[in-house]
Amino acid sequence: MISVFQALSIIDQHTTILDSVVLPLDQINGSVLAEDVFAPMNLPPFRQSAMDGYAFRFGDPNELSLKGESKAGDFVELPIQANETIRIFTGARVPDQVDTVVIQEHVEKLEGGIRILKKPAKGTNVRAVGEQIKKGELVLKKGTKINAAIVGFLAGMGIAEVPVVRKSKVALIVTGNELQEPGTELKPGSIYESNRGMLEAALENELVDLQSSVHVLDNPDATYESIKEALKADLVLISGGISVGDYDYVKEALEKNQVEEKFYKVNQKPGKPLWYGKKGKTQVFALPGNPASSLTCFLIYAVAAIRKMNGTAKIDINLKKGKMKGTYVNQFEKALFLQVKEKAGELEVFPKQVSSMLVSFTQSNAFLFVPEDVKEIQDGDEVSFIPFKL
Ligand SMILES: Nc1nc2c(c(=O)[nH]1)N[C@H]1C(S)=C(S)[C@@H](COP(=O)(O)OP(=O)(O)OC[C@H]3O[C@@H](n4cnc5c(N)ncnc54)[C@H](O)[C@@H]3O)O[C@H]1N2
Ligand code: MOO
Repeated sequence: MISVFQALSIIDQHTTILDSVVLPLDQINGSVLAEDVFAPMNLPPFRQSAMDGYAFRFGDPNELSLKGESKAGDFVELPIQANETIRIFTGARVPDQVDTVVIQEHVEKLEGGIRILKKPAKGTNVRAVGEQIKKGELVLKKGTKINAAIVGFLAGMGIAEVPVVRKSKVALIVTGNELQEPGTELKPGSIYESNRGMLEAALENELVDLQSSVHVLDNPDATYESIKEALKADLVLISGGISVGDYDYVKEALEKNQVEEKFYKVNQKPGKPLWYGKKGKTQVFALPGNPASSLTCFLIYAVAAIRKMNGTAKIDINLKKGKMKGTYVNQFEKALFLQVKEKAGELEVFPKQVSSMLVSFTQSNAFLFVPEDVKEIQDGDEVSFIPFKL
């Protein structure tokens, strides 16, 4: 059986960044720029006043007569002469003949003019053309992850759309005869389906377009058909039916669909029967059906593949160092992903670390990663953890 690190390395080898698409600003947050961005204009595009006050020539005396005004949005061309000032407001164009703005708090109003009480240095409160960004300058590099500031910055340069790495298309399939939709009356022997809503919710935290989300019964033909349809996506997530039981049809349906197995089973708990394969450019993760196994494999492996495809992160287990609170014995000779609460680097392991249960997951914000060769962890030991956000 392969290790967690081997599994990640295989996924890495088979994952490439997606192609790009030009999208409007309201659809790019979180995506990665697919090309360098050069400023199409100077910012600011004209000399602007940074304050509400009076614009004047620095060399003039302190007593000035008022010529007119310039407010934001105006383009005034007043023939301002020596010893003249104009009323000006924040963001307004500063006419060419003047060079300095005194804030109104430092001025005494006179009949038809003003007296400057505290003269600022030459050029004060005048934003120069191109002071922020010069036209033609490289302002954002290819590969930059877009955030709210970048959206605002692009908008400020008049850019309405940019090429970004496209979101990954994901198809989700959950399998199982025993599964019933929440809200229906539970039949004897059935359980409520939890993985579909859970994985859909977890996918909302990623840059994906969920193409389809279906529940199929444990039936070879239905499983085959649903996978065939799902393979149109970049990434297929299947929950359940991947173990060795007589009614686990996922593996054979994947083979029949000519999805090439890259690995099956990882020496880990939870999530040992994780299956990973590829058909063309489409990746398939068959996640073990136990809810905690499904979610763990999704967070560790599928998210890594999605983020690499989207160009937002490299495939890396991202282990952080923390301090164990309490003790833990690893009786499995497997790598463990234990659901923990991480607070200021201290990790508390929840009880009920069972793959069929989600109760501890609901309170967790990290996995304590226990390597397969670590048998025991003592209180205060340095340990590795992987934070996650759900
Ligand atoms: N003989 C062996 N049996 C099992 C092995 C093994 O190595 N040898 N591995 C066990 C491990 S570990 C896991 S994990 C599970 C994985 O099984 P499957 O992926 O085939 O999943 P299912 O059998 O379909 O379901 C397992 C479990 O989870 C419940 N389940 C499934 N889907 C959902 C869902 N959408 N919502 C809620 N609960 C779900 C299902 O009812 C089962 O209880 O196999 C072990 N067996
Ligand atoms: O690996 Mo399974 O996910 O332990 O029950």
